[in-house]
Amino acid sequence: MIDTTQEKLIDSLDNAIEALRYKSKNNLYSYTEKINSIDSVALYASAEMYKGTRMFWTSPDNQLVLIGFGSTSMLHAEQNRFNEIDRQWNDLIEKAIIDNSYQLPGTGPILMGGFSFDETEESDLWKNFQSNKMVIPEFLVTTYKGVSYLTYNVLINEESSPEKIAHYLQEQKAHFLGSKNHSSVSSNRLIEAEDVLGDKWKNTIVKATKQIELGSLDKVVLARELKVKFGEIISIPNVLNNLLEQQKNSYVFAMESEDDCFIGATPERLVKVEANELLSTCLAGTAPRGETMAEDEVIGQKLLEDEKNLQEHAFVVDMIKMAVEACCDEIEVPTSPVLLPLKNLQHLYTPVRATLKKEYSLLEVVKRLHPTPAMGGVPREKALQFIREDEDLERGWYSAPIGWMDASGNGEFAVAIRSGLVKANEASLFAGCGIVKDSSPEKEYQETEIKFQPMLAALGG
Ligand SMILES: C=C(O[C@H]1C=CC=C(C(=O)O)[C@@H]1O)C(=O)O
Ligand SMILES: [Mg+2]
Repeated sequence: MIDTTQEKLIDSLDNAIEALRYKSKNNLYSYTEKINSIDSVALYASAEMYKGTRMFWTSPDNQLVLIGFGSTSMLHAEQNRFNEIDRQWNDLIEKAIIDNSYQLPGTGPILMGGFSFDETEESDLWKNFQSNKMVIPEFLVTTYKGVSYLTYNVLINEESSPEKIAHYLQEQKAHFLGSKNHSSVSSNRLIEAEDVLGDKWKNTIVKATKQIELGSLDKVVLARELKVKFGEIISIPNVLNNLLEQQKNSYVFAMESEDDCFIGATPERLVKVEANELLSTCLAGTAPRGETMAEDEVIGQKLLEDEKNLQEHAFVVDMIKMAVEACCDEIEVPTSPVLLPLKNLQHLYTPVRATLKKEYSLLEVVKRLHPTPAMGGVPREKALQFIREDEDLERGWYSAPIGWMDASGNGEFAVAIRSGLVKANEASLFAGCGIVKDSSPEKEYQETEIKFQPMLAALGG
């Protein structure tokens, strides 16, 4: 029997296919409907048959949850990646037929995905996460301010059959919305943790501080890897549940590609655009949390006054301010940082607000901002060169932009730190530190130890 939602979908498809007579082949068709509220991680688990394409995203305020799966189109650029993806997306959207009566952020056709830290890096570890991968999910479940919506994205042409497409989409929907498959096995058993080249990393810090002293570099962010192995295949829904529970004030994300999953909980926004409002974040400078409230306050106060951390932070503020000034009006940047407390550590934090000029897109801003000195360094090219030559690490998508954008130019990218690449029962975790003149190798090492904690705890290690 054909129910009313299916009838509506068939009608909408009928109109879309009719409109194609005058358009080119294989156009994107997108249809959005309201659905009952869902448990986002349970839905992610239910979409098991789409393993390898699933994507998960929540903003720190939990106002927006995006779960995408299936891949209707994958945009990829060989070079000039941010502008090229923008161009391909605009082309696609210009011809697309969009039936979305809600017009809320994160509904309708969207692109989800990310970029690698360094476009020129070649990596075997990251073979499934190349320089750029932005996907239009076939199914997108958006929960915006507690209300859920389902968007179907399909390619259609003049010969498409509305009945067949509608039938297929609704069948899939019944599958993933109806399924009770919510995996909640007990936590994973950590059986091995290998600090990859830890001592060498400390020597690299000495080398960096020497270069800084000589004046050829001001700041460079250096990262290291911790390889962990578990007794069983790591359950991504379990890790998501743990991250959501344990890491408040963070973007929780997961991107699957083939057999691998890049997952994490990052506190760092790169840029958000909604209408013409732009928000960015300067986050750099770190201290642990205290055991008691009193101790926590003392540590926080010390961080706010610590010369070395303030310097680390100031490089980021100066650069982001300059990048934003080039494409925005009405820029607001407070003159001194405040504390951003997280479960395992606290950061120096300066929010940035501005009005984005009409001629600039979200990805154009991403291009200008990435990598900020919270991930790369100052001067940018010199720092990148140091990282390429001395870091001994395949960064892949770690410390790079990850996020989403919609057809109206809205969207958000975070910086993918506090993250790990999961492969079956193993994971590579990454953590880095801003190295400045007064950095001590031992202290920076301790800082990375704390930065590994969120992912270790979420994995069950
Ligand atoms: C590069 C990382 O953190 C950056 C973000 C905030 C604070 C940082 C710091 O204090 O060193 C780092 O610049 C990481 O967590 O892997
Ligand atoms: Mg630091």
